[in-house]
Amino acid sequence: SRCTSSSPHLLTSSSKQTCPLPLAPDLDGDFPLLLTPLDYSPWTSLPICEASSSPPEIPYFCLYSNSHHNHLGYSIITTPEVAADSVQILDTALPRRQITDPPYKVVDVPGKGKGVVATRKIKKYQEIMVDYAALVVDIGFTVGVDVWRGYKLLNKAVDALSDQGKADLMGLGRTSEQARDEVENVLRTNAFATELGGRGHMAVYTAVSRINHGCKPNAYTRFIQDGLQVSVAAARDIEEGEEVTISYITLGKTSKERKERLKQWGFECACELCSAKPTEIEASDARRRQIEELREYAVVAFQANKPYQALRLTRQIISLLPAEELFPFYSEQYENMARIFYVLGDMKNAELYAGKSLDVLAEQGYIQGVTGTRQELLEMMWKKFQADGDQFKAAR
Ligand SMILES: C[S@@+](CC[C@H](N)C(=O)[O-])C[C@H]1O[C@@H](n2cnc3c(N)ncnc32)[C@H](O)[C@@H]1O
Repeated sequence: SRCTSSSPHLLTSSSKQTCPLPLAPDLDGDFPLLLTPLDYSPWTSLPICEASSSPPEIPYFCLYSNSHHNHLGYSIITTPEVAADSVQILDTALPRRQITDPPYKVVDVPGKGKGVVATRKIKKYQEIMVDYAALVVDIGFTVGVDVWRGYKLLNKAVDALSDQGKADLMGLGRTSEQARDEVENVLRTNAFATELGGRGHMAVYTAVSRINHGCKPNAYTRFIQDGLQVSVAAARDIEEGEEVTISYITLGKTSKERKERLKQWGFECACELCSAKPTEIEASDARRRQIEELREYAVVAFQANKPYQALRLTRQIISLLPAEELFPFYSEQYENMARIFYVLGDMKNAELYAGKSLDVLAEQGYIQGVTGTRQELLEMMWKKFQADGDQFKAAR
């Protein structure tokens, strides 16, 4: 278990400073032994369970709530073990991070409902927003539990938040045409997929949920603590008055693929790229197709022991990235360059590109908290290249 001793905070009552145990129901789905709030602390209401028909190893999904966490409250519908684990994850969130004087406001954006707009210039890689999941729901719950009983529990999950949390959550965009319940609509319109305790979950973050999708987004999300905390940072300089956007789907897709994928989110994309002139859309699609093809060819060339060809293709990929603003691809491609030079025995260039890859990751905030000097991180990379090479040779 990830549970270790920690200091008390809102989710850990002072009388229970040890590892939170899973509060599991009896065979009837009840909690007869939990009589007083202290018995079910750190949750602030008695857990409620609903029988589930699938998967077979999970007879019940239960609602656990704490109405104080992060002021807005936190409700999770999941298994007893995942709920207990999530308390431990939230424990490590202290001290709660907050951005004082946020550089944005929420306004109406034509064709997209509300959106987030910069109120002053935001520098590349600057953190814009930190947010916490207010409502988390196991994906299995949506298929295993009777639909109407499921809706009832979802509504109880929202009622168990703080008044502000409930107002913020139910005030979010609700644009799904498939939803038959208002909380389901909030989930369908706003939830991000995350993994908790090895199980797929949907998580709604009330502030991040106001950020619209961009096909060349100027910001990106970093999910922390198994997705219970999320931080948004600028992918490039953002000017005052500019809309802040993130990508809801994998970056680099063509207009047709974007349309398909965003259909699952239930909307027609009105981002700058999707609304551009047909000639611009076609030029962007052609570049994106070329990048995708080159990425595949480079892997094939490398695996076929043609490092010089792989090098040429990777250089071509890197030259195409700026036009499409595909910033997450840089660290990957620099690492590939390092790998190729490593295989060629050119350690000077291998070090140069491995360093570039690490620099980009560090600037983007992905290796915060990773311990080790730069030299140790480089050594780790050489070991990884060596192990990958050995594995590949063994497979051949
Ligand atoms: C997570 S919410 C974003 C905030 C939302 N606009 C609001 O008013 O709260 C997702 C919804 O916003 C709208 N949306 C987001 N990005 C969009 C885009 N690029 N084009 C059109 N609508 C968009 C869609 O209605 C989508 O279902």
